[in-house]
Amino acid sequence: MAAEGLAARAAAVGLLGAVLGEGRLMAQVVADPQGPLAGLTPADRARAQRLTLAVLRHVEQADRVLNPHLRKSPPRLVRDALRLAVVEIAQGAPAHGAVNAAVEIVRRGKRTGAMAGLTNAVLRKVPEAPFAGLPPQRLPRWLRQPLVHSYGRDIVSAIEAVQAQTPPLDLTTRDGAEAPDGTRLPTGTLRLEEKGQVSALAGYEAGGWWVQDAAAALPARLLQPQAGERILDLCAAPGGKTLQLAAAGAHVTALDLSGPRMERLRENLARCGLRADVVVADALDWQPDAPFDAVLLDAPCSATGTIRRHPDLPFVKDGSDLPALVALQARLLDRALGFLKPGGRIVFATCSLLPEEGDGQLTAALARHPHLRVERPVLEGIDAAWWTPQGGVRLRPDLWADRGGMDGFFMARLGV
Ligand SMILES: C[S@@+](CC[C@H](N)C(=O)[O-])C[C@H]1O[C@@H](n2cnc3c(N)ncnc32)[C@H](O)[C@@H]1O
Repeated sequence: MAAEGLAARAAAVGLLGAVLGEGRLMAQVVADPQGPLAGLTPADRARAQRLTLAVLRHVEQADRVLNPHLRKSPPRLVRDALRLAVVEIAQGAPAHGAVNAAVEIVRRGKRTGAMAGLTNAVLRKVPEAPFAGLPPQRLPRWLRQPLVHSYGRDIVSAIEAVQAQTPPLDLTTRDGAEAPDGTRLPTGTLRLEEKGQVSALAGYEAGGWWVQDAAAALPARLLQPQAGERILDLCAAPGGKTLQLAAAGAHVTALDLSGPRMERLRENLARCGLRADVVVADALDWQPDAPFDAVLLDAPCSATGTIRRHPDLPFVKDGSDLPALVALQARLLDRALGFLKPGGRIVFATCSLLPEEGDGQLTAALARHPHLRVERPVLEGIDAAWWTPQGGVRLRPDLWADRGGMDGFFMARLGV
């Protein structure tokens, strides 16, 4: 077996240990200079991450295949090496390569060397299509229950089915920009099935497009930014929505609490040849010099709408931070209203599937501020069924499932 393949697979097992064993978010582990990806080539880093994401989308099925062949639960590294091999086999990889790699990883592991034989024996029993007939991986209980309550069992199952798939790559493009070949979705997003390295795609250097999920592109469209308007992007980093507002010709102030994430926003602006006033500050303390025509508040949230891109989340989060997030969202919204000119507008958005971070926030805001009007502009490509009775837009991963789905999002536009 090629040493390269082994390095990426061993790193994937390391990433799985950090996420599933230590409860760390994958983005943190990937960025850790001492982490499992240290010293790998860029290609191996990418491969290790792809493999890890694939396993995280199928942990439940892999365990259902493996458990009948295990008399007692093996050490974590052995379990994760077995899971990786099963998922690779399910995805059509040659079984001998996947099995040999798992055996080698276990042989080299601290205190697991003696289990190499067991690893080989178990994996030899795995059928060619190991997941045939198994349902998609379920969301954890703390999340599944409220979603079933909000959307019903069938929709939650459909969400889980989309989350089991590798999502497509979505790009927001500027008019007339050089861009790779893809399918144009009704909302304007360019969708690519074959990805490869983003920086190698046509037009990357020219900066006429940026990576942004189809759903994530809609809050800025709902705001309908106009050239010359003063617009505040209140939780801006890493800047996908700032780029949209700036590309529309608005004078954008992009604010975020996180210095490192704002560095990425600056890099994104530079690559795309766009500009914005960049402010690193806490929105709850900051005071602008003058009011704005419009505010985009893409608030910090549970991110439960992004599980198809971040399948580590259900293994790391338990919903305990939800009350604090809901309270912060309301405080940010109230603060943002005070930054608007009379007659101004705000879009409140969260990449969450949970009602308390969506329609619930809208209901509460309307109760706190009876003068607010919910605005419902006509937007091309937005399905009438996506509007909630209150006038928000509810997006779920199972929408456009036959085209690869979309992230879950809630957004509402309010006028003062
Ligand atoms: C959902 S993300 C924003 C994504 C961004 N709008 C985009 O499209 O790329 C939420 C952001 O809120 C920021 N944030 C959290 N609390 C904040 C606060 N009190 N003031 C300012 N920004 C805050 C986080 O640093 C994070 O970058």
